[in-house]
Amino acid sequence: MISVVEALAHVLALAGSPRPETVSLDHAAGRALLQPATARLTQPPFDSAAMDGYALRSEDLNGTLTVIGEAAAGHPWSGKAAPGTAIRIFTGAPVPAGYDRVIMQENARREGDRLTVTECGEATHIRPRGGDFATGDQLAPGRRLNAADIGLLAAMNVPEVTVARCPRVAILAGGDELIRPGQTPMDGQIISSNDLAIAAQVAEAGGIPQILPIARDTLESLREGFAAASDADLIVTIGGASVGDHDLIAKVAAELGMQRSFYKIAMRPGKPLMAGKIADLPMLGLPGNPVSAMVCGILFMQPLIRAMQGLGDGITLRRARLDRDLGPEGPRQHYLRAGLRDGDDLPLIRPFADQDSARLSLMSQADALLVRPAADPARAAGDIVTYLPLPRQA
Ligand SMILES: Nc1nc2c(c(=O)[nH]1)N[C@H]1C(S)=C(S)[C@@H](COP(=O)(O)OP(=O)(O)OC[C@H]3O[C@@H](n4cnc5c(N)ncnc54)[C@H](O)[C@@H]3O)O[C@H]1N2
Ligand code: MOO
Repeated sequence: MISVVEALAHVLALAGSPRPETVSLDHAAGRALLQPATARLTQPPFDSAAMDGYALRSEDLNGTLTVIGEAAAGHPWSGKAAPGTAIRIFTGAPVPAGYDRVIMQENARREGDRLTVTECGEATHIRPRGGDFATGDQLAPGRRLNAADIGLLAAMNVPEVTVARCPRVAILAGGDELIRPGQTPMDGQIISSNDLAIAAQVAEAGGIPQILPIARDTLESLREGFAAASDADLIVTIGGASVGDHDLIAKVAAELGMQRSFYKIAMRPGKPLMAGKIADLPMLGLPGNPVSAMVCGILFMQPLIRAMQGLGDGITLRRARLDRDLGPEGPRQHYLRAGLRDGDDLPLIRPFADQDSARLSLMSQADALLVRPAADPARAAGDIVTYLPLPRQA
């Protein structure tokens, strides 16, 4: 069995080059920027007032000044600065040439055209031209555009961007026991939850999920499932990955000419993971146990979907202190579902007592996956460990 690190390298190698597409900014949130976006102007385009008040010359601060004009956003004052004068100015207006500070109106007294400064601090209340960005500045690719990025691009006068096309991910759950949510289970049946959970992970990573009809435990049904995925960019199967008589995924994939990258990894949960390519179509075979499928989704499928968009793997390990003692670890790298709470220097992490890979309720409660290397010795409360944060809505 190969290690998690080796397996991830194999999985990422399945990603082809991201495919570009141009979208307008109002459709670009969450998309992966593929080409640098270049500012087409300088911001602010002029020295700009940061407060409502009066523009004046610092050397005139102590005298009585004459207000000789007005500047507002969109309405510059284009006269000439003269000693002893001030300009009524509003936030966002260009500061007229020759004036080097803006006094807030709360800090000045005005009577008719006469103005006296009552209080003056260090700040000039002027935003210098180009203080935010300059023509030619670039937003680098390799990131998913967030709300601030969209605002920045708009301010840069970039109306559209080149992003990666969203990978289409076909999801094939299989098992004779599975029915859809909302149906009434007969004897021995359960609801298919994995395909929906994995579809949610696909969307989270920027892909477009396509849930295929549930395959039955027959070669014919699985072949039909694979055929239905022919126009996808990635096929993810769930279940049927292990060694039981009804675990047919490897068999069908081989029959279809799968070039296997690996099958089985030294990881818990998720040992029976398989990956490879069928012709040009990358394939991931996730194990059927619901938590195993989700953990493999986080560690392998989401990084692959990100790589298909030119993004990094998105896996950021963090440090925490153990909130309880732990016995020695077994021969596989272990991802334990755990809760997090605030600690003095680092967060405190408490792995749940029950790590059954079928318990979705615990996966849903978990804040983090505590990562324990294979053969990690016993650990005591207070030891520093690493973890992978899980996405939470709250
Ligand atoms: N003799 C061995 N048995 C098992 C081994 C092993 O090494 N030797 N590995 C175990 C491990 S680890 C895992 S993980 C499971 C994975 O097996 P499969 O990928 O073949 O999964 P299935 O047998 O199809 O299903 C396992 C379990 O999950 C439920 N399931 C499957 N699909 C769904 C779905 N879409 N929604 C909800 N639940 C699903 C299924 O009913 C089973 O209960 O194998 C162990 N066995
Ligand atoms: O690895 Mo299985 O995925 O332990 O439940």
